[in-house]
Amino acid sequence: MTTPAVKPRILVYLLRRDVRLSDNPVFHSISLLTNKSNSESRKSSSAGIRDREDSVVPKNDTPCFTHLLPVYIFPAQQVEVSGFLSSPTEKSPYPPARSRVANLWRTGPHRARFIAEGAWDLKQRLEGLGCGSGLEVRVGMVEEVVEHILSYYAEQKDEEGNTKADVEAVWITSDEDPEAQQEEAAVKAIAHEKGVDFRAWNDEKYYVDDGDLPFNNINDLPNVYTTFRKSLEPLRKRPRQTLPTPDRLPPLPPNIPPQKAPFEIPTCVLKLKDALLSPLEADPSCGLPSPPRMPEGTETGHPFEGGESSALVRLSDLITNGLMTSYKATRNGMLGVDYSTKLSAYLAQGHLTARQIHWAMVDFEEGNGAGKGQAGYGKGESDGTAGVRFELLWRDYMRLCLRKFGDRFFHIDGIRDWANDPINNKNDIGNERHRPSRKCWRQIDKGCAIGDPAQTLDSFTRFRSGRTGVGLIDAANRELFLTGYTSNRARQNVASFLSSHLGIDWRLGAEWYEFLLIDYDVSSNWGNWQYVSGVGNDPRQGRIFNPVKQAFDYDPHGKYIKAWVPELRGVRTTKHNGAKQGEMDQQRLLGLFQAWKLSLWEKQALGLDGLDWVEHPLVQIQFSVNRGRGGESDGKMRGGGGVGWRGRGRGRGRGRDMRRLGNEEKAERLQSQDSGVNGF
Ligand SMILES: Cc1cc2nc3c(=O)[nH]c(=O)nc-3n(C[C@H](O)[C@H](O)[C@H](O)COP(=O)(O)OP(=O)(O)OC[C@H]3O[C@@H](n4cnc5c(N)ncnc54)[C@H](O)[C@@H]3O)c2cc1C
Repeated sequence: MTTPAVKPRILVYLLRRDVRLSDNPVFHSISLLTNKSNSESRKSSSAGIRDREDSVVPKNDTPCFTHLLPVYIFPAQQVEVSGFLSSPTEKSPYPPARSRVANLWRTGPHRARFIAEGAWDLKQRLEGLGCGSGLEVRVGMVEEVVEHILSYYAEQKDEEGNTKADVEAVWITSDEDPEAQQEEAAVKAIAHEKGVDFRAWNDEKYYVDDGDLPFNNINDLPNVYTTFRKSLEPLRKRPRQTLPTPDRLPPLPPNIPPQKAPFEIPTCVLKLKDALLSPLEADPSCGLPSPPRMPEGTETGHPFEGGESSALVRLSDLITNGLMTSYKATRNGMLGVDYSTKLSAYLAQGHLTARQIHWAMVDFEEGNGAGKGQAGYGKGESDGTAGVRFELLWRDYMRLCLRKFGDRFFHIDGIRDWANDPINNKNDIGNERHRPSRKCWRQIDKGCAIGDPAQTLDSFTRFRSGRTGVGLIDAANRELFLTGYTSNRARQNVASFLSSHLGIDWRLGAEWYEFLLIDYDVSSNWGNWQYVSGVGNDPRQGRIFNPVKQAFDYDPHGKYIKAWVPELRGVRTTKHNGAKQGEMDQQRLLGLFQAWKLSLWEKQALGLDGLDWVEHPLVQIQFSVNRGRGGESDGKMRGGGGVGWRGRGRGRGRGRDMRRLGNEEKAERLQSQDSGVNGF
């Protein structure tokens, strides 16, 4: 048999964090090329009013491929792939996908499930185009998978010794993550070695496209977010248009290389999830002697499935129900589904883009389309929509910081240049008077500088189990463990608690989050951990969140803590006699926020006496609430942080002299004055 007259010419597109059909520069360009070959300059019929008209493909570019092979790879160093082994007797050639410092799984069950759903959704969307398109799922090291694909096609020959199909090019979307960049370099080298064209596309996942920044050199990125933001205001004017969603793509090649042994790829999404989850389920406690259990009656705040289809539904629900308008007022919530957008996981996996969110909000603000009748509809930018844009720019900023600082994002000393920064960047970080001293951390490995590693491991284990004895921290860590999500407010408190109160190496916390978060994003996670732990680019270093005061401010009825720490549900928090019967009793709340404060009688009545985390909390935070005529009582916070604290119960003490405020409160006050929306 000879090679057919038209030999397949294949384009391999490796999807990573761009797992969507809409607003995807690569799919868009491929569809333009395909359509050009069929009818000159035919526009995508699904182009929306907001879609950009320009092609990202040069005009003289002619289609040089007949088939498209989109491939999603679960990378073996990040995702445990032993569940894909074709038989129980096979062994994975890869080491377990565990983290460097804490030896935790790098991708836990919540995100693994979400990613699988996302890949499957894209597969179905591509198949749904009805033009023979689809998606192949693979596991392994990305460069090995690519090598296998290219070799397969090079080795498939007809009787005359000609290849049956040629791979013309390998395309990928570039990423800021150093690990992803290494992957990209390795794939490029293999492609070149095999004589195949390689192209890394620009990442168009930013809110403000990185081609539109007011500087060319990444070293000119300001070290302070506010400076960066101001250079881009008004933020509403900045994003580029979205790209049309293709309605036609080249078909899959007639022959597709199988998954390389010893693995095999499941044929349905349920089995795909099984393969990802089975190695993790073999270790359900994740090294915790008593892992948290789902409390009865409590529901996840993140009930969403992964994938572009679900992302678009969530975005549409947010718009239709007017939730973007109320965002600023609700974003510091901790309980429920709708206090914040819950779009982070979709953004992290590239199931949705920041500019899709922006343009959906613009339509709402201009009174076009969905959301009619909701507050803010047709009334221009509101505090809420501005607040969402502000946060989306934080995400851009964290990514750009990763580009600027590279591997220092993962270094124990962080991105601060401890010796020189305050002097070199006088305007940004501070001045010589504030030259910081390098932080020392408790660690879990032998030979660490301070503390007993065994004791540190014990504290870290209790922290992860939600048994520190500090209600807000325990609720947040249990929620994270059980659902893969916890609010921004909770994350700040947790990160501050681990790094400042416990003085534990912040990277352990970042890896814990990497393992569990559904929305894990390398730049947002490591950048925020650094920021809160005092080794990042927080201009007001030394801020420490007091989790008792934060509970008074953000969980004033104790509902969040009771939802996730069911042992404390019986703690009475209201006054039970007198004229104010039924009102919240702040003294009682103190016992909910730190159970060691409960009376012996109450502990016994609730079965809490003798519990280690109740009797021996990792930290005792002295915090007094206002009694009687509004007098203040001083308190001291003991434990890792060791800063003086002047607590006054609820509220932010408006009108008080700044000199009398605690560190954290000053920082919060300054931040909210500075930023309009309290990003931190
Ligand atoms: C210690 C710590 C770790 C974090 N790890 C991650 C992470 O791995 N992935 C992640 O996406 N976010 C992370 N964040 C930021 C933030 O907590 C989440 O983005 C947010 O809680 C997600 O919920 P949402 O989508 O409802 O956010 P919303 O409040 O609705 O915000 C809208 C979007 O803005 C972006 N955003 C909001 N706050 C931040 C921020 N502080 N930094 C960067 N982007 C932000 C997110 O993309 C978010 O989806 C972390 C924060 C802290 C303090």
